[in-house]
Order: sequence, then C-alpha cells, then structure tokens
Amino acid sequence: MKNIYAIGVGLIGGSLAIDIKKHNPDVIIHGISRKDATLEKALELGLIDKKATLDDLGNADLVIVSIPVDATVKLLPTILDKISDTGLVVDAGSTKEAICKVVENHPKRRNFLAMHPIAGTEHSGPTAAIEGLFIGKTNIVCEVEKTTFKLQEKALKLFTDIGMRIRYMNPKDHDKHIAYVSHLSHISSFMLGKTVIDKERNERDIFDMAGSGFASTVRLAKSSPEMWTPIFKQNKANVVETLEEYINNLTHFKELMKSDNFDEIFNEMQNTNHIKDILNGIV
Ligand SMILES: O=C(O)C(=O)C[C@]1(C(=O)O)C=C[C@@H](O)C=C1
Repeated sequence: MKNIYAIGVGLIGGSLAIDIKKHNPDVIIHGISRKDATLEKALELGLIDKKATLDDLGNADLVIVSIPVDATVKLLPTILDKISDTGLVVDAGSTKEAICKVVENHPKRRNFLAMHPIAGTEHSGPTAAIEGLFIGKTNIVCEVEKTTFKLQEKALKLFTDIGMRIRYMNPKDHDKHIAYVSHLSHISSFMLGKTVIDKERNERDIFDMAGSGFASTVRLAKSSPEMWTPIFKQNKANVVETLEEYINNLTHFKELMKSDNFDEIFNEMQNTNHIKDILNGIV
C-alpha cells in the first residue's frame, strides 16, 4: 500500500494515520476533511503528509473513513464510485447496520470493509490524535465475506500490525452488543453530568467535590454531540431497549433504598463486582 487517504483526520483518523505511518514509513497519508482548518492542523501536527479532496480518490490504495456515522452513510456510495478496482475503502464507524446497508447493492461492494476499532477517548479533532491508541484493542470487522479476499487481507494486516486483534461479527449483532456496552455508557455519563449540574447549581461546589470517582464516571459526558447524536439515531431500537433495562435497574435500586433493603443492595453490588473479572479477561 502506497497511497492511503484518511477521510476525517480527528481522533480516530489521525491516530490511525500516526500508527500506520510509523509501521509503514513509505506510505503517503493524504488527508481529506470538510474544513480546511482541520486539514491544516493535521498537516501541522504531522498526522498527514498532504491535503487532498474526494476527486483524488482514484489514486487510493486504501481509504479510511473516520467521520460521524450520518456523514459516512451519506458519503460512502460516492467514495466507492470514485475509487479504482484495486482500491479498498474501510470505515471506522460506531454503528454497522446502516453503513453496511447503504452499500449492499453498490457495484464496488467488494472494495469495502466495515470495521469498528473499539478505541477512543472523550476528545475529538486532530489535536486529540495519539500514538498507540489501538495497541491491544479489538477491531470488529463485519461482513468480511463480502470483501475481496486479497483486499481485506492487506487491510487487516495493517490493523494487526498496529496492535489490534480482529473479531468478526455481523452488523446486527454488533449494533446490539455495542448498544449495551458503549452507547449506554455514554448516555449514563451524559445524564449523570446533567443531574449533577441541575442539582448542584453552584459550579464551585461541583469542582471542589469532584474526586476521581466523579471524574471517571462523568468522563464520557465530555464527548462530542456531533459524533454521538447520529450514533443514537442509527442505533435507536437497541439503545432504547437497553435504556429501558437500565432505567428498571435504577428504579429497582431506588425501591430497595426506600424500603431499607440494604442486604439486597449489598448483594446487588457484590454481584456486580464481577465486572472486574470480566474486564480483566478472567471469564
Ligand atoms: O473511551 C472512550 O472515551 C470512548 O468513547 C471510546 C469508545 C467506547 O465507548 O469505548 C467510544 C466509541 C467508539 O465507537 C469506540 C470506543
């Protein structure tokens, strides 16, 4: 691979560009963005080698699309129209069903690979890009059988070289499971932040009372609404179903408190401590 085009040069596109360039110094990273200021910043930070436009994509060996998922759905067919027969397009979106659907009948479907690198931070834009973001992280790959074998093989090597492990999943299962683990966490954090802001009013009190507990549970509430609104929209059914379960659990906890059932509260917390083993891979 010689010419890699990053459409979106923010946290994900920029971090992928850093690591891919580090492992493949001969590659030329071309950046594409709606905003020239973003591209200039990416150039200045050394995330990309050159600025480019969608009209240059015929020259691409690989195109990495890391933009909000609504923009991906809108732009993906045009991107595929523009690439050569030997080019591959991958996306890094947090939803997979809508994205796979929009290209299912595209004549260049075999030149597309749907991915979701499970990595990120609450920050966005080129200044948020960091080296090594993907080390030890999972890359969920969907509908791999619909992509030309030689193309997927090359791309997957690029991602395993920068430290990712690959997990295959269908788009429906991906969207269901990611709603539980990632999307619900963001809603929970946003609404925790809102509750504390509404309740406290005095921002100085929030600042003084905020230890690392609050900081870690509310971290995701700093995330970008431009990124998250379209994710919730595309994954609405799964997110609503998950939210219902979460609200039931919150209500259950409140009822236990009101009825002084602290033994049951103890048990609920003790059972949930199992999350520690799950996240340590002891399952
Ligand atoms: O850790 C964070 O800050 C993230 O938001 C990363 C996170 C996640 O939920 O884990 C968010 C969205 C991406 O689709 C993948 C990863």
